[in-house]
Amino acid sequence: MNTQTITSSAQPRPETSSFDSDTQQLWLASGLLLITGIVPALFGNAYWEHSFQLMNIYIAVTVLQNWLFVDAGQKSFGQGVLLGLGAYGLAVASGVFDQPIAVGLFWGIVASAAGGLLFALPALRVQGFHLGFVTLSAAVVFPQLLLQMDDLTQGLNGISMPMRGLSEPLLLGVSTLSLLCTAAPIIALLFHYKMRRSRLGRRMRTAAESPEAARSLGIRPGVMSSLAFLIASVGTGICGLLFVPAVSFVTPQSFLMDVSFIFFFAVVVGGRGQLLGPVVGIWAVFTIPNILLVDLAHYKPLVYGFITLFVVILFPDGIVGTIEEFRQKKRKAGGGERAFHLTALTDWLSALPDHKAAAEDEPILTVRGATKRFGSVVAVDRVDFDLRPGEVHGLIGANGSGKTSLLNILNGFSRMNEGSYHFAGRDVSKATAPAIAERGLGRTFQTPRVFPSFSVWNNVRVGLDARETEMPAGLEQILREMEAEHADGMPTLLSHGQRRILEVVRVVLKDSPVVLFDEPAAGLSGEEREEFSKLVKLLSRKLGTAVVLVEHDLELVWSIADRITVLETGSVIASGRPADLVRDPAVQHLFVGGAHVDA
Ligand SMILES: Nc1ncnc2c1ncn2[C@@H]1O[C@H](COP(=O)(O)OP(=O)(O)OP(=O)(O)O)[C@@H](O)[C@H]1O
Repeated sequence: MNTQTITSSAQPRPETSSFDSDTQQLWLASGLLLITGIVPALFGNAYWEHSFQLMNIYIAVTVLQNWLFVDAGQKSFGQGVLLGLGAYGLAVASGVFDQPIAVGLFWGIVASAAGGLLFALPALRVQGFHLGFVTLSAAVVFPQLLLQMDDLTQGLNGISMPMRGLSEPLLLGVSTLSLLCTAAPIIALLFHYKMRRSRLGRRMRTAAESPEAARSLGIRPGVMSSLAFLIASVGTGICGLLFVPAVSFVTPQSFLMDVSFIFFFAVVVGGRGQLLGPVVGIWAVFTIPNILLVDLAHYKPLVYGFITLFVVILFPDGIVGTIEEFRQKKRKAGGGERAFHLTALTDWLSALPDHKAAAEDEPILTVRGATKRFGSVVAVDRVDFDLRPGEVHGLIGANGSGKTSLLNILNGFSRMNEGSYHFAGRDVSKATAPAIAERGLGRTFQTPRVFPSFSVWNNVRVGLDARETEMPAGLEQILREMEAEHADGMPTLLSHGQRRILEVVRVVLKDSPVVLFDEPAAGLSGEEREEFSKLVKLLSRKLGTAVVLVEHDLELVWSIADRITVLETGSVIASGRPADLVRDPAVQHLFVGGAHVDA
C-alpha cells in the first residue's frame, strides 16, 4: 500500500491513549495481584492477608467500573450498590432464610443483575453526568433502604455469615478465599482486555464515543449501554458474593456512599482506561485512609477526595495514565503518522470483473412526497427520490437547501412528517437508523466521525465489524497490510482530509449496497479528491454500489454522477442526467454561474 508521512505543526493531543500497552499492563497487574494475594498468607500474616482479600475484591469491582466508565462510556457512581446487592442477596437467602449457599449465590447474582437493569433504564434516557447523578442517588439511598427493610436485612444489626470453611488453609497456608479473591480481579482484567479486542467491545465503545456514527453502522446505543450495565453489575455482584466471607458480616455500614466513591476515585487516580489503573488506584485510595491513616476513619470520604484532587492536579491522566502518556511520547517522538491512501482499494476494485446489473433496473431506494419540517422551516418539501443499484446520484443545492435533511431521512436519523420511503423492498418510513443500516445502508458525515481513543486501524475496523457479507480474499490481504501500518496510529494526528478518507474506507468496508456520502471532498487534497472520485466510480461499476453524493464541488459531481437532483429550499427543482441538466437554465443560473462544468 502506498504511504507517505504527514506532518502537522498543530497536532492535537490525543484525548486518551490507544491502550497499546494493555498486554504489558495485564501481565504486570496480574503479577502484582498474585503476589499480594498469596504472599501474606505464605508468611502467615493474617492482617495483610485479610486486607488484600478486601482490596482485591475492590480492585475487581474497579476494573469493571473502569471498563464501564471508559470503554462503554457509562458514567456510574453507584457501583457500591451493586456490590451490596450481591452481598445482601447471598446473606439474606442463606444467612436469614437458611437456604443452601448455592441458592444464596443465585440470589446474589439475581439481585445485582436486577440492580444493573435498573441502572440501565436511566442510561437509555440520560447520559454523561446526568446518569452519574442518578446512580449517585442510588448510592445515597441504598444504605437507607437496607435499614428500612429490616425484616429482610436485620437492619443495623446486619447479617452474620462467617463461612469459615473458605478461610481454612488449602495450599501452603493459602486459603480458598484468598485464592478466589486473587482470581476475581485477574479474571476481571482478562475480561476487560479481551472485551477491548472484541467486536462487541468495539461496538460498545463506538456507541459511547459517537452514538450517531454507531447508529449509522447498525449499532443500537441503548442496547449497548444496557448490556454494559448488566455485565458490569453481574460481575460486581459476584464480587459482592466474595465480600460476604471476606468480612463475615454484612451491615448497611459496609455499603455507605463512600464505597461507591472508592471505585470511582480509584479509576481516576489509577488512570482512566488503563488496565493497571485499578490496582494502583485501589492501593492509593483504599490503603491510605483505611490502613495508613486508620485513626482518621471518620474522615474517609474527605481523605478519598483529597487523594483524588491531589493526584488529578499532579497527574491529570491518573498515575498509570501519566506514565503511559510519557512512554508513548518518547516512543513516538518524531514518528508522525502514516497517511491513508485509497490506492490499494481502488487497485483491488479495478481488478474485479464488472458488476452484472440485475435484469430489471428496479430502484433499491424510493422516496415519495418526503416532507420534513423543523417548526416553520420546511427543510424537505414533498421530495420524490429514486436510486438504482450501481447508480451514482449527485444531490446538490445551495447551503440550507435540505440536502443533509434528506440524507438524514434516507438513513433513518430523521423521521419524515409526511411521505413514504421504501428501501430494499421494504417500507422503512418508520424504521430506525440501525435497522436501515442493517438492511444495507452506510453513510459518512459532513464532519468525519473519528473515534479518538481507537487506533487508526480500529477506527477502520468498526466498519468491518458492521459488515454482513463475506470478505473477499484480495481484500483480506489489503487489510492485513493496513493493520500492520495503522495498528498503533492515533487518529487525532490525522489531517481533516485524512479523517475523511478514514471514514470513507470504513464505510466501504461495511460493504453496503447503498452508500451516502455527505460532502466527502471538503478538505481533500487534489490527489485525495482524484482517488476518491476513482473509488466511487469503481464501487458503482465493480460492486454495483448505489451512491448518493452530497457535494458542493460541482466539477466532481458532474464528473462522476449518473444522475443529479437539484434541491432549492427543500424542493426538487431539477433532476436528470448531468448532460441534460447542464443545459437547464434554472440549474445554470443557480449553480454553474462562473464555474466551468463539462457535461
Ligand atoms: N435540527 C434542525 N432544527 C431546525 N432546523 C433545521 C435542523 N436541521 C436543518 N434545519 C434547517 O433546515 C434547512 C435545511 O438544512 P440542511 O442542513 O438540510 O441543508 P443543507 O442543504 O444540507 O445545507 P449545507 O449545504 O449547509 O449542509 C435549513 O434551513 C436548516 O436551518
